[in-house]
Amino acid sequence: MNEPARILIHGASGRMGQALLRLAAGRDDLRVVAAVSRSKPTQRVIDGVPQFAVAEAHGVPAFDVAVDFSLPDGFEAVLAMCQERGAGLVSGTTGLDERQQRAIDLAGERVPVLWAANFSLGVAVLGDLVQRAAAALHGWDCDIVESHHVHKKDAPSGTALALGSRAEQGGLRPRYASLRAGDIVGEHTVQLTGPGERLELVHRATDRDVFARGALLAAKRLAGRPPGRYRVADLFL
Ligand SMILES: NC(=O)C1=CN([C@@H]2O[C@H](COP(=O)(O)OP(=O)(O)OC[C@H]3O[C@@H](n4cnc5c(N)ncnc54)[C@H](OP(=O)(O)O)[C@@H]3O)[C@@H](O)[C@H]2O)C=CC1
Ligand SMILES: O=C(O)C1=N[C@H](C(=O)O)C[C@H](O)C1
Repeated sequence: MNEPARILIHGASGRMGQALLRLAAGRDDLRVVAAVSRSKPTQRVIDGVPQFAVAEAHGVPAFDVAVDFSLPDGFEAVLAMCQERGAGLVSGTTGLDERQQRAIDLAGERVPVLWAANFSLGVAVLGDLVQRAAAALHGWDCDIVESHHVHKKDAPSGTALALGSRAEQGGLRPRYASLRAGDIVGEHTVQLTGPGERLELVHRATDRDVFARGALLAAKRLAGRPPGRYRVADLFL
């Protein structure tokens, strides 16, 4: 697609939403046409971007891809809107339940959808390393420790669960521990413990822009694709 992809940001007033709006403003290949939050906006237009409350979202202009970083109770509405509008969805909202994950599978029959628990390149690579290590370390203990800022609502984090699923694919059963402290952006340690030795695989995000940049790149690459449920690896690696 040579024209800038038209983007809707869902969860625009949040930590991730604000990072997405700031970074999208610096890109020529994307144009943010709407910013949607749960609460009624105090200003109708900010930096040229029209603002909407969820209740007013039927009035948003045409868009190619919605980028959603909100909360699970807002997820179904944005998924439905994308299907009604024939638009794609990039979502990083964590804490979704199995029914919501199945809804993503169904939506993928109609529109292009990418949901990922983590949009950093390092975590995409870490997933492969965890699966490989788990497959080689038969019978070892596998513990996943994640640390995040005090405002985070879900635990274990989506990334911890995704890394755990990779460990299970490698043959180990993971246990989880969660810490909430200060303003930690996001840290994940996969600890593999055997008799007399221990292997630790660690990822630390120090700036949430890394997630926002990944999600915007995914939105650009998803725009104009055929329906389907895409993974980060399909678009990044
Ligand atoms: N996949 C990844 O790489 C990453 C995922 N995340 C995930 O992204 C999500 C957002 O994180 P963060 O920005 O820190 O959270 P915030 O709490 O800062 O922001 C949440 C945003 O969602 C909006 N919102 C809340 N409920 C609803 C609803 N029912 N309908 C529509 N909008 C709603 C809020 O609007 P209002 O302010 O009006 O309430 C706000 O704009 C979380 O699930 C987090 O785990 C975070 C970082 C990276
Ligand atoms: O809420 C966050 O902040 C983050 N959430 C994601 C998760 O649940 O894994 C990704 C990242 O760690 C930051």
